[in-house]
Amino acid sequence: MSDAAVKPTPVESAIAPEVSETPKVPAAETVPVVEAGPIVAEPVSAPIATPAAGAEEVVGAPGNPAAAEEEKAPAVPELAPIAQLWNVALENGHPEIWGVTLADPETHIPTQIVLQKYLNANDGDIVKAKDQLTKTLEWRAKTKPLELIKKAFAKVKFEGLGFVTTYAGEGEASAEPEDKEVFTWNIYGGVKSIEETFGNLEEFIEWRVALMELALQELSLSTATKAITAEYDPYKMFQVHDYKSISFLRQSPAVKSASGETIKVFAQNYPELLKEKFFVNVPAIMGFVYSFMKLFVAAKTIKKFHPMSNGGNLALEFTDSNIKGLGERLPVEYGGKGGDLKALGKEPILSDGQEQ
Ligand code: HEM
Repeated sequence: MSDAAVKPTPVESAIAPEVSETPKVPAAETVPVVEAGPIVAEPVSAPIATPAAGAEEVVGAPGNPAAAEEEKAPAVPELAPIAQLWNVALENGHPEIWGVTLADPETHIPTQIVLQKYLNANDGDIVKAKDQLTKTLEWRAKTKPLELIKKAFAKVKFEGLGFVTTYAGEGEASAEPEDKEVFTWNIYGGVKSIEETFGNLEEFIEWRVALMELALQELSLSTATKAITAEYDPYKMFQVHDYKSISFLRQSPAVKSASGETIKVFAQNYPELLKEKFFVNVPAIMGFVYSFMKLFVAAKTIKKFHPMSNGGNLALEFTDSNIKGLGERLPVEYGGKGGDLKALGKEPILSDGQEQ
């Protein structure tokens, strides 16, 4: 964190994070390389078929052929966690997550990545991972996030509030995930009318989801080539919230419900996609908002948060990036020498009229 960072009061978390994380992985640090290859099933931990209660007394008992037979019956091996998650997806029937058309993770790396993220988000707890995956599949079937990328949102409500930028290593195109960084930018300081932007919660969430799906297109998990593990996952993005020019000191109910709902929807449906999150141009006087917001976010996600009072220091945060000169390539107002977000970034589709 830079010197200009606002020192917030630590607060215990209450609900799930927007994008939960793998606790053992220090984000944005060098991580060991895992070669792409077929997914190896975890060693069989326990057979599904366990002897019936009291079986011990009879198994192998002389003159009990049925018991002897039972003893010889091969145990049914428990499926590896990823295979179990794949079965959940098959049973559910919804065919895609984050632009990845799901296929057998044994041979399809993009699906392995998606499913492993659900496992990682739940610290390997397969029951919780299955539940979260099911809820995501149901949510995607209902919300159709890929359709939202094609939807036009009203300029007057959303123009200039959200961008996606991608930075790849210069020179030869590299397929290494470490040679690409994707940023989503939320310029909430640019909101002209709180009521216009946040007043219709469903519409705001749709726009926010469209922005996230644009970022996922840039991350391009569908063409990913490296399997991930609990410790290694380079397929994550940076997020920036810019609160420049915020002129309202109290959070309105519309902002509270929009941010609360976004945090909930994202925690459920976009796990393990956040590398680091920067809150820039946070006026010192707004430190209390940070403390308040953290009440809704899991402690392990808060570790990835960096509040900064001066947005111009953002570029300094990327000096050790794998991508040379990443900080310099950011827009000037964030301390770089690059063009502004309007020129370089992608926005959800906007239209002059009401949304269509
Ligand atoms: C009144 C102006 C503000 C607006 C309109 C606003 C808007 C939002 C929204 C819509 C979210 C949902 C998450 C997302 O979109 O990614 C959010 C989350 C958040 N905001 Fe703000 N916010 C405001 C002020 C602040 C300030 C001053 C801070 C202090 C740093 C802050 C800190 C946070 C935090 C910590 C989260 C949780 C982020 C997460 O879970 O990823 N907000 N805000």
